Amino acid sequence: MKIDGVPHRSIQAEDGAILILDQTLLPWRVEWLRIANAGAAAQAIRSMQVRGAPLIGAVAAYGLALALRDDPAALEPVAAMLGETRPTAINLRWALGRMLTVLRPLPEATRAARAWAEAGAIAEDDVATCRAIGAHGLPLIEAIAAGKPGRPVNILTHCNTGWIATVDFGTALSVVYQAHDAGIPVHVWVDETRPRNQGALLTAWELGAHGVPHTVIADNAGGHLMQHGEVDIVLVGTDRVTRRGDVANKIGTYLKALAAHDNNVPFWVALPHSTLDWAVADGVSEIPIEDRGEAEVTHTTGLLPDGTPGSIRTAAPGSPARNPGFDVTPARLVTGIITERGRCAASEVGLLGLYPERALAA
Ligand SMILES: CSC[C@@H](O)[C@@H](O)C(=O)COP(=O)(O)O
Repeated sequence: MKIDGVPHRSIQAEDGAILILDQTLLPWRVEWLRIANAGAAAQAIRSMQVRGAPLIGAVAAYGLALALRDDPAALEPVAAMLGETRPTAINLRWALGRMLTVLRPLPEATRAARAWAEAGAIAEDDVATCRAIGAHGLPLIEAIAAGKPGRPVNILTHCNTGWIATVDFGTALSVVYQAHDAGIPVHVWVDETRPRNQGALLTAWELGAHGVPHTVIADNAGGHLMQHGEVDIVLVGTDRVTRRGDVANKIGTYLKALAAHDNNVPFWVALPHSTLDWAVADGVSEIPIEDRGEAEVTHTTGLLPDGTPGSIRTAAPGSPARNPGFDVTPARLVTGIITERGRCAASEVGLLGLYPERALAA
């Protein structure tokens, strides 16, 4: 996607390093950060300089490749270290698992070059996958648009599922971009997505840069808008989907699904194959939920009155806070799932219909 008209991907591979867009500085500053070793990759993931389930998988893969250049024997410990940086997004473990499967059988002397190539393949896979997700979601938007000629399709989204959360294009926002680029009038309600405000900061920046009409709303506004017929569809991404179709995503997604269910608003989830966790059935009891600590709740970041980015405390002094980073929306509240292979019901039967090789593997 483009920044100021110039095409970019969210990871750029150079000789001996990668460049990542530092998301903790957006939308105030566009800065590329050079990552030259596994420790820096891990820190970028932990600090959320890179974030979004598919992107952290790709960065972890490159981090492992960088480590093997320094020490080809470091495969297992570095993979374990990178795998512990964030707990909920399965894409991280998927990418590292794919790297380990390829690299373990190889002689140490050949691992670094192969690892770099495999990390590149993971990144390319993500680009093609996200483009296909957009194409498979597009008919949903076309169908809604056909029912309200001349009026925009109102899409509500949560967190950031755009090109900066993936290597390119995004997941749920890939659908939005393809609809917009196809000339369908769309308007996006952007949940601010407290506590880190990925919606207000990142999604709004992305949509604005692409010229997609949007409005930032407080997280609590969605239910009201749905009651008044102002939301045609909810489109979100996810960090892990169980084989039964339960969906882990940014905290607050579950409440949007409940409101959508109560108001007969379709609630669709867009994801790449790397977000499917076939080993897990029940999302609520089995998916680990990241706890990011109190500071993100007690404080808010933004532009200070002097125009510099900064953080202010917004909670009463001394009050404790709790900060679960994700929640799980049960499959029964999900209208359907969009992947690079098509659309399906949020169920084991639906998912196996798109990925029949998983049934054979089981
Ligand atoms: C692009 S996939 C969507 C998810 O990764 C996204 O919705 C999300 O919850 C990201 O959370 P984050 O904590 O910002 O990494």
